[in-house]
Amino acid sequence: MNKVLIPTKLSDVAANTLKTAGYEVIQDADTPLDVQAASHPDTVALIVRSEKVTPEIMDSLPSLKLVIRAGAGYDNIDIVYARKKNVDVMNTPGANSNAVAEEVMAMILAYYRHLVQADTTTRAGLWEKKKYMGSELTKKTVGIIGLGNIGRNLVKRLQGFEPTLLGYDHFLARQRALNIGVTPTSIEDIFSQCDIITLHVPGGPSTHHMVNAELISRMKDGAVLINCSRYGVVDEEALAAAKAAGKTIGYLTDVHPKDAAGEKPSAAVADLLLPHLGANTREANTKAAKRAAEQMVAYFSDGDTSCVVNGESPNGLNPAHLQLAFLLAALARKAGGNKPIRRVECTFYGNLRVFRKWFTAPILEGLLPHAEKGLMPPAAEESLREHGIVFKAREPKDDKPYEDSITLDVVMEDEGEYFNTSVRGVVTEGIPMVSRLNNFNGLYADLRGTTIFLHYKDRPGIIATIGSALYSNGINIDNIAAPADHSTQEALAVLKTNKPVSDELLNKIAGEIDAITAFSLDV
Ligand SMILES: NC(=O)c1ccc[n+]([C@@H]2O[C@H](COP(=O)([O-])OP(=O)(O)OC[C@H]3O[C@@H](n4cnc5c(N)ncnc54)[C@H](O)[C@@H]3O)[C@@H](O)[C@H]2O)c1
Ligand SMILES: O=C(O)CC[C@@H](O)C(=O)O
Repeated sequence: MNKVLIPTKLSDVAANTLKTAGYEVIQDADTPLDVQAASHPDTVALIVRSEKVTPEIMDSLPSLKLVIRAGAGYDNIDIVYARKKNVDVMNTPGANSNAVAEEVMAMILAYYRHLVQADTTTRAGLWEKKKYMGSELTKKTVGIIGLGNIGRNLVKRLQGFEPTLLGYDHFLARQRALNIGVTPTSIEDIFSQCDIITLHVPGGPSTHHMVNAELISRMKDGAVLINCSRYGVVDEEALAAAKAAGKTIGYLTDVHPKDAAGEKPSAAVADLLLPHLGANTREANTKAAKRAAEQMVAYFSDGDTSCVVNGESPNGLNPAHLQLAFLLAALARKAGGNKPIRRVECTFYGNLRVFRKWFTAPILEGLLPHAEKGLMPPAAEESLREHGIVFKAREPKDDKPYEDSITLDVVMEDEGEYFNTSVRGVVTEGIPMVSRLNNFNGLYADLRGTTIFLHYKDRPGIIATIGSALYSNGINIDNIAAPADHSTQEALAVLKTNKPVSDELLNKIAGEIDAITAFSLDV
């Protein structure tokens, strides 16, 4: 029987789920992990929160196969050493993102309205109404650094306050940020322009002192910096120096070098100091516990490695195929005019068939840019269902001699009528390529970046007209394909450009060539 240690305060839904699935579970939040490890050397898996999983802990557990961080950040686990020991490490992406987003809202409002101090002084019998003149969050400019699960959730929570939202995330495509209502902006401009700047990047060497003296010097007087990410992301000495030199900026923080009682290094510089409360809601704790247990069962029973953070990708699955699924879904959505999606049917050919459930999340993200990202397959399916979309993975037909490739059929609704958009793609030389859009075959287009699509009645001279319109607007064509469908005498021009094409220019070109449809894809 697989033995699992849960050396942390975590909803008992994790232990109960695992016990029902036949695991032996030891849950003890009071005994240090090294002591528990020494008592249970036959442990095969751990579920932790902020407890440190060091090389020594892993060495003391020779049967250890899996460590799950019930939460987002896994900088408390030595993932490089874990890989060397062939131990997989997972987190539970998105499980606590709403809790942190709500915490940020609470921190901003508490700080702007002096709630903590006002409560203390009013209880003490004082009446300091004049002193506690506040500020309003409404219509402020907010900069979000890190637009992952928390950053994107925060965007939704802030929206009612009519903000100007600026964002910086080195992995998020420009168009995807725009789609969620955030203007992609350099980190320098965010620090110069924002009233509120909030950090949602992981901790660790790549973000250590990301907020340095130079960025702090750019902050406007009266601006607020919020750190609910990790201690170390902000150079607090530089911040203290700037404040001492007379800069009036607020600093609200939830994070510390160690989660424990005792003196806090940020106490002098912080205007609001919390004991790592971000994920500390019943809802988030239960969700993270449930996810951790489900992920563990799926790992040991089905070999599901989709949430592993210290491996390359699910064993045997080329990440370019996941990107292909995302691109095909995004293309189908745009080709169908962003109409409400009612049904998606997919076929995964060749070796992709065994990985089919892993494509649900990228398909969800391509179809619905606002959906939560990085979901586990069952959660991604549930999300599609919640959005009213029927999702079906078809068995590939043996008579179709396709190699590893994906077909998506997306049914959308337009004024009570249903229509289908069908797309197909393959990975060639490591690059995801769309090979077919509806009845236009032989595209083999690399859609990463900006691509425009113009569907028209086939006749000579059209490509020249499109090329010359782009040229006169300073836009270069990086690649082009223009397959014709002789049965309908229609053609589809697919042009990859070196920069985005404005709607205005695209509509102008569409008018000039009398296009049947025209759209651009920016991913
Ligand atoms: N205070 C708390 O209780 C609490 C709770 C949950 C998470 N966190 C912290 O918040 C972090 C973010 O959580 P999440 O769930 O949003 O994670 P996530 O992985 O969904 O998002 C992180 C985002 O940061 C971006 N990013 C990474 N490095 C970057 C860099 N150098 N520059 C710009 N962008 C960068 C990534 O592209 C990603 O989009 C966690 O890693 C954790 O450290 C804190
Ligand atoms: O478990 C917690 O309470 C904190 C979790 C949080 O920092 C995370 O990274 O998920």
